[in-house]
Amino acid sequence: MRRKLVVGNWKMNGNRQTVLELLGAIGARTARPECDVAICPPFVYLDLCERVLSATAVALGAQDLSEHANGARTGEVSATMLADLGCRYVLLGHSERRTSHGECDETVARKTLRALAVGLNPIVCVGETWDERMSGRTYDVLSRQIRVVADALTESEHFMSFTVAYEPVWAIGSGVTATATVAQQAHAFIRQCLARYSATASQRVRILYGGSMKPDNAPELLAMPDIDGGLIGGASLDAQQFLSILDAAAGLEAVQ
Ligand SMILES: O=C[C@H](O)COP(=O)(O)O
Repeated sequence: MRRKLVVGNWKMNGNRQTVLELLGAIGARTARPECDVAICPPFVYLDLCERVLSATAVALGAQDLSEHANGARTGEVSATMLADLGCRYVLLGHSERRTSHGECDETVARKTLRALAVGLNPIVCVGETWDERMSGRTYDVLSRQIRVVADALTESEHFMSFTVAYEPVWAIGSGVTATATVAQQAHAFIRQCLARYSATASQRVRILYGGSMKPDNAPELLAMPDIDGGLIGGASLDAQQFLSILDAAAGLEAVQ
């Protein structure tokens, strides 16, 4: 049985005041043994978040890391620095980085190895664009994105030690969510791809859904057998919405 994981990706939003307000609301409700929770604030607020969250069950994650270990890389943040700050998770290969920063599958694979080397849990984001879906290439894209990362780990001591987030690009921030059936099909396919490496390990890997997950669609999505949690963007900036999604993941009634 895989434990559900709900991750809030704050993207490039917030300021010190809103960060503290959100943390206060989320951190106050953390006795949730039924599901794992993490938030990924902008880099500059990681330390502030760590100070507040260290006394709670909410884990800290970053939104990216450098593929390099250290050195003359102006503006970059290393895996070691994130671990030093108390991060447990890191998002890698988010479609916004693939699109706006030209990150390819090989870059994502190198970053995944960097994360694992310092004990971070990488959340590798995959997903097809609308054009790719419409031209029948969804499974080709997912299979390639998974294969490049999984291949890189084959010889590693960290074989299959990652989390996957399936985020159809057309559903991100659009208000259009994949139906639970469409999402489940993609998740089951991703698990099949992982099973080519190890059937046993593929059953352990958590696969999160991301893309306009909200309190009203979360229960149906999270009830699907291969959907092991959510990667939440917009709704994670609203404490009530985020907590309602946590309640859905924990199988509880939403608390208003
Ligand atoms: O990382 C989160 C995803 O990009 C989903 O964002 P969204 O919930 O705003 O659609």
